[in-house]
Amino acid sequence: MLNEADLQGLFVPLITPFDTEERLDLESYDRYLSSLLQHDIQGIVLNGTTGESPTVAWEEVGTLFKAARTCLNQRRLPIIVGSGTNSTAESVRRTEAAGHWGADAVLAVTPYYSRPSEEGIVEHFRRIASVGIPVVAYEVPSRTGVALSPEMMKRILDLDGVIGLKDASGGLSLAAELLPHCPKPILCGEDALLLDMLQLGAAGGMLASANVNTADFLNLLTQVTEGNISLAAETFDRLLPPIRLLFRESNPAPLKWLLARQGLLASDTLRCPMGPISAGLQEELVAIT
Ligand SMILES: O=C(O)C1=N[C@H](C(=O)O)C[C@H](O)C1
Repeated sequence: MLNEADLQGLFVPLITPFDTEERLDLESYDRYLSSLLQHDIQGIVLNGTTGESPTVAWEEVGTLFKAARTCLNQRRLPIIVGSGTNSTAESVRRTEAAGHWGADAVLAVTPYYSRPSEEGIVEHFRRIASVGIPVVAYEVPSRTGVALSPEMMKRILDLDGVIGLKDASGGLSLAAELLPHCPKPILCGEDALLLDMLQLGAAGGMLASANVNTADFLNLLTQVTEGNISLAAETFDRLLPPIRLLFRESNPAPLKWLLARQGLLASDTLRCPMGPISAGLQEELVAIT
């Protein structure tokens, strides 16, 4: 299982390939994952936002987990499974199941929709963490509609079993507040802020856009670790235009389109209500790839 020290570097959230009838496409999954695994990444994330967690059934996540294990073969690469929902009991049940499958950690999103109190949110994370599988807390207010204060986030990070945070809070203030005092790793989950967050002391990133240009993301992390910030800035300048396009329309629609264009997926199909990207964005993506 993953510990705090392991939660650093580049973790790549996987997309979930579908055929044109919106059924899981495991052949594409294997081809796409095999290609990603040519890179020396530190882990993969199943059933994150990029994996279309709102429309993927939990049984299907089990199928994807098995397929990923088969594709990894003997390679020991951490697998983090998104097990967080807005129901505490369901999140606990999923975390237990992910533990049985052999997940190295789970990703638990701030509970959305119900608008729980601060105490309720901390209790939600406490119960998930008490399962005994390491928990990475995932703060993404643009999707959950709930923005946690640094004080709240500290309370969650103080819980036993919570090993770190994926910060997709949309700005730098949460990381800037937490990082100077936080003994647990914080990973950037806001792709366009990666370089800034690394310079503040983030331990790495969990980034949908690292599904493409993966080698450049890994170089960037090495350059920052080695203190070569001017080179890192040059690398990031090259990464930023594709990052911006990949988030111009809702992630993971542009990413899936690009992976299909690269021949890694048979189709760019998303599950309804998500749908294809615009013709205009397709043209822009072609122009920079
Ligand atoms: O799948 C994820 O996990 C990620 N989700 C974020 C989002 O789409 O909101 C972006 C991040 O790069 C990874």
